[in-house]
Amino acid sequence: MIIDRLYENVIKKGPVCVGLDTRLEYIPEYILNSTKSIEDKIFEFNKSIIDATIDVCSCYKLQIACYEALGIQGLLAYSKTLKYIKSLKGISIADVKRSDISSSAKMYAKAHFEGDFESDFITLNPYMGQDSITPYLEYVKNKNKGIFVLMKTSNEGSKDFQELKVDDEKLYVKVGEKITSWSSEYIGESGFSSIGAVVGGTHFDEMINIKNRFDNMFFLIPGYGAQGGSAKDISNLLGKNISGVVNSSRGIITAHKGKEEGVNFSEFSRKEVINMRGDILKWLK
Ligand SMILES: O=c1ccn([C@@H]2O[C@H](COP(=O)(O)O)[C@@H](O)[C@H]2O)c(=O)[nH]1
Repeated sequence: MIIDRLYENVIKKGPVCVGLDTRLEYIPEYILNSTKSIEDKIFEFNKSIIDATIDVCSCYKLQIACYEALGIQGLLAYSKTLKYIKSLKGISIADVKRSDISSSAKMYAKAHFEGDFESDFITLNPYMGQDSITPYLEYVKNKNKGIFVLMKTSNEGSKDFQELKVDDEKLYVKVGEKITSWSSEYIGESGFSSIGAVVGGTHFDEMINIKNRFDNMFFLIPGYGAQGGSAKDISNLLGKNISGVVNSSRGIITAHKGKEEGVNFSEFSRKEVINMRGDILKWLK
């Protein structure tokens, strides 16, 4: 199962998930000022970061908004990057946060689990309920794919709805219970399911609460670095079983900014990943 491959990477290479939230302003001058197309500039930037980090991270998360914002060329670079990660036997998470009625969800599933935009995992918004999730489960069951469902997001406004009380429980706990019920059929040898949850690394109390309630759940944890999430706090959610991957995007892919803008720029990303991994692992001992 895909979750077993991901967990194997976590154990062998560490829990860092490199966020490829690529924007033109992050790309070094020597690439940006070349005569290449936008597609090739973005891909060259991503490829350099992937080559420099593949042996020290567990997976890559691509924020689709960054590529959509650049139009067709951005999406071509998105596709090329996903295919490149696959060619290296790396693991990709497409952060697409989809949610729709089941007939449209079926098309989203096909779009992101097959063809030009095929990825290993995608993120889903559970707000529309069970039938909006079901179409993706066929791919989890038959095509070795995985999903991360938004449970408690990293942003300040996540409290507006996710912390509302329902039957004396916060809504995100109810979502967690649903995720647990969906995930039970897809548990791999690692003991984790290919259906996991997105939990922001920015809310200390909620991370403790979630770990206490859902110890066997596997988490995609954004919020480290640029959003202020600390390794110490996040270690409570990972726990002794290291049940998750920790994403950092801007913190890793802009590590070269203000420093060396030359061909070795991605070495700064590599250093950042290694430092981040050490920072996290020291709290798990
Ligand atoms: O709760 C969430 C869910 C997703 N994200 C995404 O993760 C990255 C974070 O980027 P940084 O630069 O490390 O802040 C980005 O793609 C978000 O859309 C999140 O931050 N929080």
